[in-house]
Amino acid sequence: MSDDRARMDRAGTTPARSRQAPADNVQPARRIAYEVIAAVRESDAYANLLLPTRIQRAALGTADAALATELTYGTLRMQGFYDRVIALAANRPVSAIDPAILDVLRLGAHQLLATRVATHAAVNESVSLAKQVGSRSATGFTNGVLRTIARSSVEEWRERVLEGAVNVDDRLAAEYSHPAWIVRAFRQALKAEGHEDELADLLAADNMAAKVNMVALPGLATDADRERLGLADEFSPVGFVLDSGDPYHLVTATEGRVRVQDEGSQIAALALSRAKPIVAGERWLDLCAGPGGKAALLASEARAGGAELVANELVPARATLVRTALQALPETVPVWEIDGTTIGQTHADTFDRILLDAPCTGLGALRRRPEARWRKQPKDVADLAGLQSGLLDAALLALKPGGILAYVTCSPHTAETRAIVALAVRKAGGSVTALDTAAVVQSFSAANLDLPADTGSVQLWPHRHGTDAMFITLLQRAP
Ligand SMILES: C[S@@+](CC[C@H](N)C(=O)[O-])C[C@H]1O[C@@H](n2cnc3c(N)ncnc32)[C@H](O)[C@@H]1O
Repeated sequence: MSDDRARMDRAGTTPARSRQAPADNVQPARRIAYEVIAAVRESDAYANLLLPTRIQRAALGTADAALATELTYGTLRMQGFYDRVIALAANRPVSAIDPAILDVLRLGAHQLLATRVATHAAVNESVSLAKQVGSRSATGFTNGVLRTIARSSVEEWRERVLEGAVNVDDRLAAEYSHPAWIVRAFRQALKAEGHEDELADLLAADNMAAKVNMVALPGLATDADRERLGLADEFSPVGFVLDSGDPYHLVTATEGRVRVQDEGSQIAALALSRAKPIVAGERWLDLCAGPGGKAALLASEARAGGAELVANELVPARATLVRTALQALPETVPVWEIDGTTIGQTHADTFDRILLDAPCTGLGALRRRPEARWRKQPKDVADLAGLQSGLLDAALLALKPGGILAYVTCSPHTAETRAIVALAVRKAGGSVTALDTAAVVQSFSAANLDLPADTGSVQLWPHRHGTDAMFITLLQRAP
């Protein structure tokens, strides 16, 4: 038995006696990455919200900030794969390892298997972290496990991990570090449009950093604003890809006329605003508007065409975010705070266009929310279905005869997309029809989206379009 293995066998399972702050001799980028990863596990923190504040508080320079981001996002995304590696290297299930030490090992495994960080730096700093957050015996255990991992290449570990896979989806789940239920859901969604063979590409795309997309609000952004942005987006006629620089600095400098927004979200909002020419005086509603990204784009489109938008958001704190997002508009856009499922009773036959960007699992935005894949559960899909149906039924009642509704989710799960729409159309009994959403979206897209015809809906994909996996269906109430 090697010394490493002997130390590992003696240690690693004892829970930490105290949880002190990690050692000061750990490089700040690694320390911050560890703290965020631990906060995600311990207190359900959101890495995309917590990390920027930690980076700012520590006043990290650009290079260290980029390293902290890569370490945090990379470790959280690949956690499923690393856990399988750690279990093999430690010769025990990860459930038998002290959770704080497991986080140290995940971060160490990421450095060893996916970055150019030198082995001695990855191991030594991980051991320093372990000394701070674990029991006394944890340092030897951490050292042993990481040295075992470092002895093989990532390809060798992948082979060993995949040997243990029990079926095709489990193999994909292991290799691309997704829960198996999400792999199955993605397979089903791709199959619905004849692209099941793209599953591995989709899973791989989820593990890549998303580009920074910006929208220049039509009718409000100036030529000077646009010149500050990078290249035009491939599909959205109002979108740009930011090559470098701080996007939030640009948002402030342009007083919100330029905003950070995924290209898929831009396409979803434009599908509604550009479904047919705007008639002055039209009334539009964004039923679930928080935090307000699509509301800002819709409001500027409405304004340009002489229509009026009302935004609605149930959660007061998110309604405040909607008001902030709408500050770029010269006129005040009303923001209501009502339960959207009641809109059919309170405002029947009222709106010419409604955006229902429904609360959903967000499985289409896994690139941006690194820990979300581990936090979401199959039960969340079932829990949300009732709300999604209730909101859609109510919104259809709030449409004027002839009015158009866009049902949108940032999830491709068919139980949140096609199934919800099909049920609502069936219940509406001929008074609601699906429009050719693909034709509408293609009509304003700057490039060919290569969408399957005749499905009545549009599913965008990270691996095909470089967008979040947004689902969009346009429905029209009979005149
Ligand atoms: C997917 S998000 C909308 C994103 C938004 N359209 C944007 O682009 O920024 C769904 C929103 O619906 C809100 N919501 C949930 N239940 C609701 C309800 N019953 N009525 C109105 N809004 C609701 C959530 O608080 C959440 O802010």
